[in-house]
Amino acid sequence: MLRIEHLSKTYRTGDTALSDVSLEVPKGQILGLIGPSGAGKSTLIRCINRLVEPSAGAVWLGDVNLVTLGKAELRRQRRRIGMIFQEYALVERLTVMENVLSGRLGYVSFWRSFTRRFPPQDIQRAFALLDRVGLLDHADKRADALSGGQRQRVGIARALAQDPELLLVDEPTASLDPKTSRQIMRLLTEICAERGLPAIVNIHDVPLAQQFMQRIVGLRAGRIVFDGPPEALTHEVLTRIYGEEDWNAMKRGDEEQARAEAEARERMEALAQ
Ligand SMILES: Nc1ncnc2c1ncn2[C@@H]1O[C@H](COP(=O)(O)OP(=O)(O)OP(=O)(O)O)[C@@H](O)[C@H]1O
Repeated sequence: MLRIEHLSKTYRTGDTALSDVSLEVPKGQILGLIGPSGAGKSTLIRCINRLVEPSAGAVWLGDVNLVTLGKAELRRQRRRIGMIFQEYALVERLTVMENVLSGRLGYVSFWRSFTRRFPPQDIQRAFALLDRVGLLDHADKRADALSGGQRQRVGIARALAQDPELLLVDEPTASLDPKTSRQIMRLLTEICAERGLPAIVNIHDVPLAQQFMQRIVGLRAGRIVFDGPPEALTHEVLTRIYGEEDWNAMKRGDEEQARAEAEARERMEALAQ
């Protein structure tokens, strides 16, 4: 489905963000990208749909090499790739429905998109998607009236409105609390399973990746240093990906977070009695 071959990226500043990355993602697989800050996770995701131009290598989506396409053909092929962002990238003053329909903009004529007159079947599908992400009752609300978790649900529905063959997901839960993060990851993984949709998810949170991803790829300094199932993420592997110091610091952070959550739960239970 997606095949990345020998992908490299060196920015104009001279920073090499990716070195010879090769990766295949079959239909229906949800893959988590982990690695320390600056490892190249965002660059990899953005090179796939050429928001960042790769310096070398190929990105095959089916039998199309996205790297060699001219502008017009790239625009057409990008419809096949849905993107979900950390900060949702919604148009705040538009309604939830309008934001979801904006996922169809690549398909409708300029005039229709200018007047925002979408075909009835697009509107019907948008309602169905809002229902799927649990926001049917919020269709007419402005995006800026929603919570973070609800905004991300709109982001998911908008990406699906595109009818994509691949999802690229860049830190979808980084702005959300732990419980909402789990709900969003569960929704994403369920939707991918239902549709046989492959996804690459850039994810900071290792426990969350372990809980929800089928496959984990660890990047370090622009290279793949691990590729395997979540169960294989041992202390030794995580140290290889993050380095001793960073991994121990992250572990301490997670333990503190878990303790704080448990304490908050106990306090709530005590209040309820
Ligand atoms: N626009 C840019 N211009 C120059 N260098 C860049 C640019 N974007 C990223 N880099 C560099 O490329 C490397 C990889 O960055 P990237 O953002 O892809 O890493 P990341 O793993 O996503 O990090 P984080 O988890 O902190 O978001 C870093 O050294 C970074 O400084």
